Amino acid sequence: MLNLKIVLLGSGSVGKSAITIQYVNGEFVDQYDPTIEDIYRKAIEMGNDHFMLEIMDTAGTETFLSMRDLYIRNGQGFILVYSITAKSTFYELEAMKDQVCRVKEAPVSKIPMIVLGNKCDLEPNRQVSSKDAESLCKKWGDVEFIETSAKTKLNISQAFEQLVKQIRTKQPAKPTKKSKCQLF
Ligand SMILES: Nc1nc2c(ncn2[C@@H]2O[C@H](COP(=O)(O)OP(=O)(O)OP(=O)(O)O)[C@@H](O)[C@H]2O)c(=O)[nH]1
Repeated sequence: MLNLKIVLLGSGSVGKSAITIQYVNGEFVDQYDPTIEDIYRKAIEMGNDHFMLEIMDTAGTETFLSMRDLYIRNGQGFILVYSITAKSTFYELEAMKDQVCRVKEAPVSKIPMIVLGNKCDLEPNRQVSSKDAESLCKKWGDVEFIETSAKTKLNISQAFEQLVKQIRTKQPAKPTKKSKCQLF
């Protein structure tokens, strides 16, 4: 069984934990409890292949941002999350994408990555159109984009599966430098 390290990045409260918990445990967490860091594991089967996903749910809040380089260094695939109900979280994606490229020392085209527009069940509160997100992802270099809802489960497993496919097909993004602190 192959271990794959997946890192979720995104601003505070966009739903990184809710997405992960919905995927791993099949339940929606309603309350908001800011994450410091959490690792989840899920065994999956795709075709004839078996994978153990190690999913790092990172902190969106400023206090813990310095840890991000370390998570990125160890990660092989990246899920960048914003909330369709908060424009600022969409604008903050670019800096995260740049940070991943800087730490991985690779262009985005070589890095397994997917952008998720989460909370799409909250359509009346939408602040970011799918068109804007599609254009941004295209501009970055055809990064995959999908809208999700951790609440209704829409596209949650699809998002992880798409990323796993990318990790398998793209040049695997190996840990770049030896880090003293093996986080996951
Ligand atoms: N309606 C709706 N609410 C959501 C969805 N995803 C998350 N939430 C809610 O949004 C709040 C924040 O979700 P979290 O998963 O804790 O957000 P986070 O990105 O992990 O936040 P940090 O730990 O601060 O980085 C919680 O109250 C969730 O229940 C969704 O798809 N739809």
